[in-house]
Amino acid sequence: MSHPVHPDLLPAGVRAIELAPGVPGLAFTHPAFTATLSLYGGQLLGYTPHGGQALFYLSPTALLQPDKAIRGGVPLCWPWFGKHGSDASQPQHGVARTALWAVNAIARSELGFHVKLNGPRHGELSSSLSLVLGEAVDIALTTRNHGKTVATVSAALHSYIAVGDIRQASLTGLENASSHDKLTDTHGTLPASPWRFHGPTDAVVASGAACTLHDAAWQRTVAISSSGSASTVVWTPWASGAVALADMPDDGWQHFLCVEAANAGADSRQIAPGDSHTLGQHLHVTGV
Ligand SMILES: O=P(O)(O)OC[C@H]1O[C@H](O)[C@H](O)[C@@H](O)[C@@H]1O
Repeated sequence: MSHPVHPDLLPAGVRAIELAPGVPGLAFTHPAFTATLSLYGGQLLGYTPHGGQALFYLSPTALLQPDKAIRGGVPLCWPWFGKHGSDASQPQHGVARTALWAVNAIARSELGFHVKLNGPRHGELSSSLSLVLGEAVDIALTTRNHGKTVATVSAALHSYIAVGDIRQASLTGLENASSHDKLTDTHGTLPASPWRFHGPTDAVVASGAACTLHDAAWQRTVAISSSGSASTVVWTPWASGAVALADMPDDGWQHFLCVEAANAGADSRQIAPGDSHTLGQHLHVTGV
């Protein structure tokens, strides 16, 4: 297939690439970082600060093929998060992960690269994505309601944040928040201390507070903040969950924690006719 973006339209430092047959992407090269974006899924797959470790985990056995979601980077869950509310035949996490997104604009400024993509429509809803790749990564997913009735949308920016070893990592910023444990379907309160991980975790935390992932193995921290969000999903499949995932090596769970800016559960959003809602995540890697 020919690449959907003509090379003449790309600013310096951006290349049109084919990640796999039928999976077009863009590669970014900047003095401060390199990055890769898949147009399939509108999914940022990689961002690596110069001289540092990758910000995102991408499974070495991820499937890059039509109808499969790519395991890693920042999958976009839209216009529903998790299972569809009423139709079990609909795909988990919506339709955006398996749609081909179109490039609307790409520019370069002193901040870095600015990319705008248009995603799928679902009923009367449209999706678009704005990415800023610079010293930090900014991702913003906008839903617009073109219909005549109020629409309910849930969504997540499902970031797989890479860590040297999840057993030596901790997350701060969500202390004392209310949380729904999806594994046991129970509601509770997170501890007052830094969150350390000892087993499979799948929590919808009722907080959009900024948090920090401390990674002792790689001696770095990742600062994570969100906008348009009052819920954060924290997920690790751990060893027991990873073996059940066909598109991840059995030890893949050690190398990431998903910290997802979300509109999930009670934080689903009602979007009035003609209105839009933007869900954003900002990620910044620093030393310890
Ligand atoms: O395997 P996927 O469809 O990509 O979902 C991976 C995970 O995504 C989220 O974090 C959900 O809260 C989990 O319940 C789910 O297992």
